[in-house]
Amino acid sequence: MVKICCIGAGYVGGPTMAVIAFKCPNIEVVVVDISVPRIDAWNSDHLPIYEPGLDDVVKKCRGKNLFFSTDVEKHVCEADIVFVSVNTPTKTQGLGAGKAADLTYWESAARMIADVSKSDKIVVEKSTVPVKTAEAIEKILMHNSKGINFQILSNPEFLAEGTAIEDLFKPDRVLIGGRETPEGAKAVEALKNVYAHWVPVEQIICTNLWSAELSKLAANAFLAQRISSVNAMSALCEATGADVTQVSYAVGKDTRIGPKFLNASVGFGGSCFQKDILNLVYICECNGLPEVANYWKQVIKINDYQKNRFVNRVVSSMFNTVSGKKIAVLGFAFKKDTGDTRETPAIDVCKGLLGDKAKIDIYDPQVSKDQIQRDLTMKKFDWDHPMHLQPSSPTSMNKVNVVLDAYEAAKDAHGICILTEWDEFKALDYKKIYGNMQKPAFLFDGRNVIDADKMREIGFIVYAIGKPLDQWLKDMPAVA
Ligand SMILES: NC(=O)C1=CN([C@@H]2O[C@H](COP(=O)(O)OP(=O)(O)OC[C@H]3O[C@@H](n4cnc5c(N)ncnc54)[C@H](O)[C@@H]3O)[C@@H](O)[C@H]2O)C=CC1
Ligand SMILES: O=C(O)[C@H]1O[C@H](OP(=O)(O)OP(=O)(O)OC[C@H]2O[C@@H](n3ccc(=O)[nH]c3=O)[C@H](O)[C@@H]2O)[C@H](O)[C@@H](O)[C@@H]1O
Repeated sequence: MVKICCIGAGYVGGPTMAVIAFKCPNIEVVVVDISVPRIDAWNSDHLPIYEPGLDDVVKKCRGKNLFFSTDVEKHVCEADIVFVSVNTPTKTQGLGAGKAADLTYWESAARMIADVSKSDKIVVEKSTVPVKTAEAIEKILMHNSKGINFQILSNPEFLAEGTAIEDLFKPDRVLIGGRETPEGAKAVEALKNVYAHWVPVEQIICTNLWSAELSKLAANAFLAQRISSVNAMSALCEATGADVTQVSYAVGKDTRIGPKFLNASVGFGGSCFQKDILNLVYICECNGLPEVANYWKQVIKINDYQKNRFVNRVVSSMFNTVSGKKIAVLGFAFKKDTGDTRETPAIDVCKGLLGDKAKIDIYDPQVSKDQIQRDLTMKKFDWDHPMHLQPSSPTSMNKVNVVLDAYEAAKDAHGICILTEWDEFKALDYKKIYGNMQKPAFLFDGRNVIDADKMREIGFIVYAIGKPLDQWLKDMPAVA
């Protein structure tokens, strides 16, 4: 029986390995992590991450050919294929701070693999890493190998949170990069055979190592660039009376452009887009390509602009101050169907509103109060000025309430900000909500989930991203 071990039981390691175990009953899969609470949760009825369909897949294989363990060394030692799916955040200190990927976790995993291995292994980069990381990993493994043969493969993951299981079951493609040597080709074939259990072989792309590593950064940069492009257009739509939904639709109908990933929003979030683009920017700078670096930097700058623009719109619409006013924040996760809040635009929007002394009541169906408090008190790293940390003042947390439903959040509020596109926000009784709010009652839709005209009929003053402005908003222009 082939044995797979995955180091890192996070958003990628957990679901990816669960699907491999589910689709390959002849393979034993062990997911290991240094975090005891995380592994305990994977072994419990309350998995550490919320992902539609995940519970089902885990329940079907856990204890059969899928295991979660903290005994990292034992399972690495026994494995034929070791996936490394540890976190690769942006460095916050030292060389490249604010841009470069922090490979500390990766390096320590590689050193541990070299230390404990007693047989040949294929080591798979699952984490998103800078191009050429495999070369560094190879050096670590080879210098400590005691005669053991390691083959490094790059097999980046393209799943999106909230649809992870769907994406893993039916990936657009699987990408495997390896050394162009007979041993490298053999390792690529071995990994290809794993995926071939359920992915059509023509969708398994095999490349050299550097192309695979760079393709992952490029894919995320292209995706984020589409969002920044449509968000940039949303500002122009508001200035001109065009409707961004109509523009996206018309543009996306061109088959060369396509309709996906053109939804204007309050800004993109998530643990990867910003980090991976910053990483790309750093790599470009290190390779003497400042023009290319600046090009990609703009994607993040527009994202920051969009979040600021939203806050400014809220404040300016409400007579240029939200001081002492209650604002209901509906949605805190970075997108629907996940409880993940990493880099969620809600953090910046809430901090912006608190900066103007608002009182905010937050409701999200999947994010806990503790998590929201951690996020809002965490110092924010300013990637553009790496020496600056922007703390949230301790007093402003007194002005934050985390509540259990949208109605409670909106009661007596002056305004509502929709920051995550949860389906339930489309189905709320807005008449009832309006009845319980201060007047004039404002509705700021950062995700374009509500029917603005219907809301106006109820009596709300409505702002929706990239939509024609009503007279009120035209009279109170926001300064971005
Ligand atoms: N979150 C996502 O949707 C996607 C993430 N990625 C990439 O996958 C990688 C992992 O991301 P996530 O799963 O979101 O991170 P995560 O933070 O959820 O999980 C990483 C796990 O690795 C563990 N870990 C760190 N060092 C370890 C070590 N030496 N030994 C054992 N365990 C160790 C941590 O305790 C943590 O549980 C990142 O490089 C990310 O860029 C790629 C595609 C999608
Ligand atoms: O490397 C990663 O981590 C992953 O990053 C993204 O996945 P994810 O961040 O989970 O979620 P997305 O669906 O891409 O959404 C990211 C952000 O963009 C926003 N978004 C997305 C699409 C859109 O049209 N408009 C928009 O504002 C979302 O609301 C969210 O805040 C990519 O979609 C995955 O392919 C990739 O594997």
